[in-house]
Amino acid sequence: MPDILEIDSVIKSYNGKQVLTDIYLKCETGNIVGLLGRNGSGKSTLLKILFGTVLADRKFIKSNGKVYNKPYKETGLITYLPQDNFLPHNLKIETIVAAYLGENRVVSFLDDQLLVKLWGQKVSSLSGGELRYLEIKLLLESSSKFVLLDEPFNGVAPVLIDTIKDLIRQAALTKGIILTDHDYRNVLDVANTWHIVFDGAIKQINHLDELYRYGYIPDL
Ligand SMILES: Nc1ncnc2c1ncn2[C@@H]1O[C@H](COP(=O)(O)OP(=O)(O)OP(=O)(O)O)[C@@H](O)[C@H]1O
Repeated sequence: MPDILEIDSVIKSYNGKQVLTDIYLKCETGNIVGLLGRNGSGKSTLLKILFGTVLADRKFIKSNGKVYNKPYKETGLITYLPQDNFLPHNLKIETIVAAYLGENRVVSFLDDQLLVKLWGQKVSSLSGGELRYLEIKLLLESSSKFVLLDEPFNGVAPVLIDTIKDLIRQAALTKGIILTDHDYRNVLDVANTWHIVFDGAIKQINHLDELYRYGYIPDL
């Protein structure tokens, strides 16, 4: 039986202006849910509400039928990659891997061709793409059942995007993943279901031309 994460009846306003008006989104372990939408449509806000670090005017977050007000406080339930980098800059990669995943997982990171070259360096010396890769790998290897990824492909070279997509697919064998990124072709490629945030609501996307009709991509 898959584990289920659901967010329902979300209303969110900033300074009296409603950004999200009617949201329902479901993710099961084994699924990769792709979330698209124009700049400012509310994708990051939705992920932060789902993680529990941004308050909504109204929301219901449930996992396997149980309601959670602050999902991030529940060990092993959910983790979140924010748009901005989140790792402490003054620590070495080895220290960070041990802190996030435990000492016994450090060895498994030494199989990683990219990270093994950078081992021993501090986070501050990594390039933007290398740092993004490390962050994504840490979250996907965590024990959380659900992983939210906000712009995982931003600033990452195409060859590394392919590696990240493989990591996401591998993680989705046991986890549920929700990701958003403006690199929509890679989102469409890696996700099993596609959605767009439009006018404060979520619409399922079945065909590429719907992205044009919702004004997300220019004419094909
Ligand atoms: N802390 C805040 N205070 C006030 N308004 C905010 C705040 N955070 C977001 N907003 C507004 O809410 C709307 C949705 O923002 P959000 O960052 O969720 O959009 P997004 O779809 O992730 O955009 P992008 O694709 O550009 O990252 C925007 O109009 C934004 O200006």
